[in-house]
Amino acid sequence: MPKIFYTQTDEAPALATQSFLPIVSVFTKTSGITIETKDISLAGRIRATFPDFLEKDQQITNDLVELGTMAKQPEANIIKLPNISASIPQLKEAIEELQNKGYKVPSYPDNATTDAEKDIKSRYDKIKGSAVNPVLREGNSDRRAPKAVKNYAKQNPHSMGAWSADSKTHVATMGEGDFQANEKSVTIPKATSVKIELTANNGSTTILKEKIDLLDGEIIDATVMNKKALVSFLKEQVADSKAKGILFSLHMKATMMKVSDPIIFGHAVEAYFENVFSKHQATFNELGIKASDGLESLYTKLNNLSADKKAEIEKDIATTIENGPDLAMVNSDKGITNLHVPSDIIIDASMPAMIRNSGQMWNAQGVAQDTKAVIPDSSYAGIYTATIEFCKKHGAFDPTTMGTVPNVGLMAQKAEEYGSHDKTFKIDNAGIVKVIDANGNTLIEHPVEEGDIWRMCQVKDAPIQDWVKLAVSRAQATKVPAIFWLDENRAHDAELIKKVKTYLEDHDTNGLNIQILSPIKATQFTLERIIKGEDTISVSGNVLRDYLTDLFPILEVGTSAKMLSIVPLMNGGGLFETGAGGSAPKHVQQFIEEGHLRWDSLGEFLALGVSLEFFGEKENNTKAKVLGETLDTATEKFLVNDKSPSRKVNEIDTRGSHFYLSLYWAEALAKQDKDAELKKLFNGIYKELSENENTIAQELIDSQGKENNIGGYYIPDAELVAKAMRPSKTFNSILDKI
Ligand SMILES: NC(=O)C1=CN([C@@H]2O[C@H](COP(=O)(O)OP(=O)(O)OC[C@H]3O[C@@H](n4cnc5c(N)ncnc54)[C@H](OP(=O)(O)O)[C@@H]3O)[C@@H](O)[C@H]2O)C=CC1
Ligand SMILES: O=C(O)CCC(=O)C(=O)O
Ligand SMILES: [Mg+2]
Repeated sequence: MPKIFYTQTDEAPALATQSFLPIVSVFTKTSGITIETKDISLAGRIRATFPDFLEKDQQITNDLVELGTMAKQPEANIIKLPNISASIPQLKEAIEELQNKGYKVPSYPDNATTDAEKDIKSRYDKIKGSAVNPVLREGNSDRRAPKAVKNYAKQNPHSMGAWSADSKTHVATMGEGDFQANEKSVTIPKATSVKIELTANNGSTTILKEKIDLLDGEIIDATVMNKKALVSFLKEQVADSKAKGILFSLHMKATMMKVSDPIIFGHAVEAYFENVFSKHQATFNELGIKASDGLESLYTKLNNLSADKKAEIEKDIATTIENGPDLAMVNSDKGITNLHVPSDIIIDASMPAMIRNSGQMWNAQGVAQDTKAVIPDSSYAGIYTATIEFCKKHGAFDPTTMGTVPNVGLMAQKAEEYGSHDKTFKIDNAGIVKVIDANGNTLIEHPVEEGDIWRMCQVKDAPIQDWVKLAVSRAQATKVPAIFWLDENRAHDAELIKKVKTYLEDHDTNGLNIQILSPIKATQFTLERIIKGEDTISVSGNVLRDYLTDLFPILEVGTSAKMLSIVPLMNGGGLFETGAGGSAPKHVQQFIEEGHLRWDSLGEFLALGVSLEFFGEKENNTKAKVLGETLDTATEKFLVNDKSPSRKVNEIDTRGSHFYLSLYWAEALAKQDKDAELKKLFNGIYKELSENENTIAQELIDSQGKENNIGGYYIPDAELVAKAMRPSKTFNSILDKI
């Protein structure tokens, strides 16, 4: 029985699903389409990983593993909502919530010493960070703003902070001693395997990684972030922010780069709070405080001290903040700084938000201020430098006239940096790290010092071929210039460029404008066009895919939630991601406090539309095709009539937006003539929905304005959520009739 798999995830998207999925199930059930939910939430993944610690009735199947296998089947049809890529503090919170609810999952062992603890830690480490997307993404990425979304933004432009030429905002990046500077890369001619070995200066040899199998034509690269260079860079930036009177703000991706970036984050915390850490190091060691977990975790652990000692350290922290540069805030009202939680400062979302806001971030007083955006590694920092310089020169972008930048991203099979976690190491002893092939040849080597971060990345040949093909097909379909964002002066990119040039020859590129430009030049080229209203396809590697598919959507249409985000799977299936953004933790807070959910499901409507069309094609199911086409019509009307959730309580929220989508979907089904059965069925439904429009809209508004108890955060109570997300009796009873 062919199915559409729908993911159950976390936070705002998971709440929204409880309102939207019942509607989808009802609309599709008469058409031979089965929708099956798969739980890939953080709490679900923890439960699935520790069956041996749970009662029988608490155990669940490992849906992520199942979906990962499914993604390799030609019939795969998966709708993927954003999920939490957990930082250690988030992981610990989820564990604690499960434990409080009677699930006896083990605590996260910070310092695993026994074999049992090591086993638990290694199981948790597989759940941590971006543990979901790389498993499902068995294809490259095609993300773009559909025409209707772009037109809507042109007619209803989002706010855009003005830029001034004398803004002090800038990007600070290393350029020396960092991953970019130390990168080496080779293409493997014939399949082999490699091991990674550290020969320490004291003569000892440690195998960091026993065996990595490599395929014909695979590109590997390896590099190292020098700790001394990093620490002195961070200290300089702290001092320079103070001297210039601007905010100190760190931007990186501790969730996705889950091994390297938490370490870098920790160094930033220690650089800013240098005095505090040197004075209280012994106490911090006793308490098990790790700078890489951030300030919030540090404050929590201080509760284990005597009142006097706690007050003394808190005072030292406060004094350091007072004497140091102002810190960019994640939430000024709640006093949450940029250094509180590593997963709060995710670069793909945080940099565009800053650029949209005149290059300013919020200080502790809640006032916007110019900012030093600290992006330690210089590999990709230049795209933000170039964008900021562009804004200083030309002013803010104008959403009513600007062009669009779709992306074709190299992502399949854990491509590049995002697949590097199991090959990233914090170096314990100075020496040399070598990558050695099966014949004993050293392919890459780096001298390293204690505390350095060394990593190796891979990208396989087949995904590269598929990516080039996808880029050409998008260029052909749109006749828009396609730019490969690759830097011939970077070791990895230089290898990739050779392949891109070779594989471009496999395609008819006649009349197409396809170029290879360094990321900085590509940014400039694209931005020069964008202000003239011209479109440019960015064809990029995996990290730039991530950055660019938040940067341009946020500038162009205000959010990456409204993106069409398709992953044509390499074995023939389809993975349809809902938008290009994350799971919006702040939205849950608002929903709990005032009963208003501002999550925008537009990306989900778009994903479902393409998923239904795909299903229709694969299964030769006309009804599915009609459902997909009419959903697209409904989505357009939804945009034109501006039925997206408002940010304010007692105005339309996620649930109201789902009602309007249903109304328009039923209308489009009633008005189409391709399928008489659907027409007849939805004629009646449309009539009832439209006759009751005001009543339903009012019932949905009336449910707002009060606190909402959903019985948990990571594992909320299913019944309470269902009740909270479907509060209109009138709407529910009409749906029940289908
Ligand atoms: N594909 C995936 O699975 C992804 C998962 N993540 C995960 O999501 C979590 C949060 O990450 P973060 O970087 O804060 O990014 P988010 O994209 O979740 O949020 C950034 C901001 O964008 C706005 N936003 C995002 N999506 C929507 C939406 N559908 N409707 C309305 N507004 C939206 C919100 O702004 P405002 O608050 O102003 O309304 C939100 O606070 C992390 O755990 C991260 O790991 C992140 C990216 C992708
Ligand atoms: O998997 C993640 O952690 C984030 C994914 C993401 O941000 C993206 O793919 O755009
Ligand atoms: Mg992203």
